[in-house]
Amino acid sequence: MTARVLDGRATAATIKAELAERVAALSARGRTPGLGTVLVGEDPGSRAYVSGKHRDCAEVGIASIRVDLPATASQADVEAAVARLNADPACTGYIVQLPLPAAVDTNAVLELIDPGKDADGLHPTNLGRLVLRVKEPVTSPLPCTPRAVLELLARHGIDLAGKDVCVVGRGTTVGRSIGLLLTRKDVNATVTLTHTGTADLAQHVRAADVVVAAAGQPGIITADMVRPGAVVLDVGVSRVVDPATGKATLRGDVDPAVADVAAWLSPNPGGVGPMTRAMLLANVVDTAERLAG
Ligand SMILES: Nc1nc(=O)c2c([nH]1)NC[C@@H]1CN(c3ccc(C(=O)N[C@@H](CCC(=O)O)C(=O)O)cc3)C=[N+]21
Repeated sequence: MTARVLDGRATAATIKAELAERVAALSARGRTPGLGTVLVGEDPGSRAYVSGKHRDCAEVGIASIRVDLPATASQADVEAAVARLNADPACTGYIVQLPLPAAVDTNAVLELIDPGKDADGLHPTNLGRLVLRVKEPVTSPLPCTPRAVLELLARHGIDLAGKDVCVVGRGTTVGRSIGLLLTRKDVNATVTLTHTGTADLAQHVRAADVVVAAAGQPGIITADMVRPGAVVLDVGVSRVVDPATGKATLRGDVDPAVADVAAWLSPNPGGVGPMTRAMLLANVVDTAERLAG
């Protein structure tokens, strides 16, 4: 068997075209959305992601505001950047690129983001509303990568109702929150959350109809662990530097041989990554529309 491709690039392009129309309508009313980014330090992966987000904005007509701080930035410097974006009327939503340098208290920074401008859906208020299933008076932005996974499956006609989903990894941006989305009544999946303390990872993965690999461990999901016909989403991404050439390549959590076993596989790159960026734009446009009334 060779798995069908969950094509994140093509799907993200479709979504961006839809968003461009909504942005044009907002701009015609003088309400152009603006996405801000705060990037601290020189990590090449983070720089590449942030640059990609600004390219996406230009493509769909969203204004963008880029704040780059040196790796030596203090807690106060990062907090000041957040305060400026909170106060800037041109910025309707923004993100603080993670991870922050170890010297910066990440949770303290996330708490200071105006929950109404939290394009990542990572503010405690918004994560709390996700737990509480608050829909009124505001629907909180959903975390981008979990939303990306659901949207990628939905747009390929894959229904999750009654399915067993194994999530691998308990990180902030994916593993910890995706189960809240997957177990909503309108999705109705059953979720197992596995992590580095799981006794027998292979056993849980093998039992799953759908595997969401978000561990950040290159190749951790191998073909022998996957049930034939399963749907596999390769979410984790690592930069692996070849010691011989010094060249960096992106490696996903899923071993390429899984394509011989799975029914559907999201490639990495080209799968959930571009969808995450599209969902960030969607969060910004949703918020701008709500503000515009
Ligand atoms: N506050 C915050 N929000 C995030 O959403 C966030 C974050 N911090 N920190 C890091 C992770 C990682 N992440 C990716 C986004 C897009 C691609 C992406 O578009 N990747 C392309 C390849 C890009 C390339 O070639 O460099 C692809 O998969 O095809 C990947 C990874 C968002 N994250």
